[in-house]
Amino acid sequence: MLELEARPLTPEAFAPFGEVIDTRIADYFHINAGRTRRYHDLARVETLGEKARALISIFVSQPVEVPLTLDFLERHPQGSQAFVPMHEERFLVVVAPPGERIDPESVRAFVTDGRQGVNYRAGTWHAIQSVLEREGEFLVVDRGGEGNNCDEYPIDIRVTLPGHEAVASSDTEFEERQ
Ligand SMILES: NC(=O)N[C@@H](O)C(=O)O
Ligand code: NI
Repeated sequence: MLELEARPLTPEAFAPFGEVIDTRIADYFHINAGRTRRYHDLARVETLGEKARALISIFVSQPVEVPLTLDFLERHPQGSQAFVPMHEERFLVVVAPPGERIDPESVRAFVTDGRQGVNYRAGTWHAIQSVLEREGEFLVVDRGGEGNNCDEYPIDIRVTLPGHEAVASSDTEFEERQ
């Protein structure tokens, strides 16, 4: 079992896996007569293969328990996949670099702060959507089209939060204890 403590997500640490989507670290320009700031081109949408097209979807996810135990990571070889929280939901991000095999030493776990989204570049191994604390609603941009776009890789991983062991109680509220 690979044991990981999630680290706060940063663009630098996430760079091998894709982009962090966050207006606080992005440039913008004004449009609409100055009424709107356009945070432009924050992440690279990849749609590869036959009849490929970009999809916009919304995921409504139930919260995961922490420690989070995983028995696989997945990848989308034909496209990127972005998750943007719609109500400042925090979520766990577990990733490994693209490749045919996963080196356990290369797996990284992060926790977002509610203002961050992520875009997994095509082929990046990742855990499925893992929202914390409450039901989460995410805008998702990924690839539709022909052919397989989801591979799974068996690997056992246990992820904890920094310095806390949080457990789900019966009503899915989380108590954090030292
Ligand atoms: N299967 C699906 O659409 N979602 C996963 O790819 C995920 O990363 O949550
Ligand atoms: Ni995915």
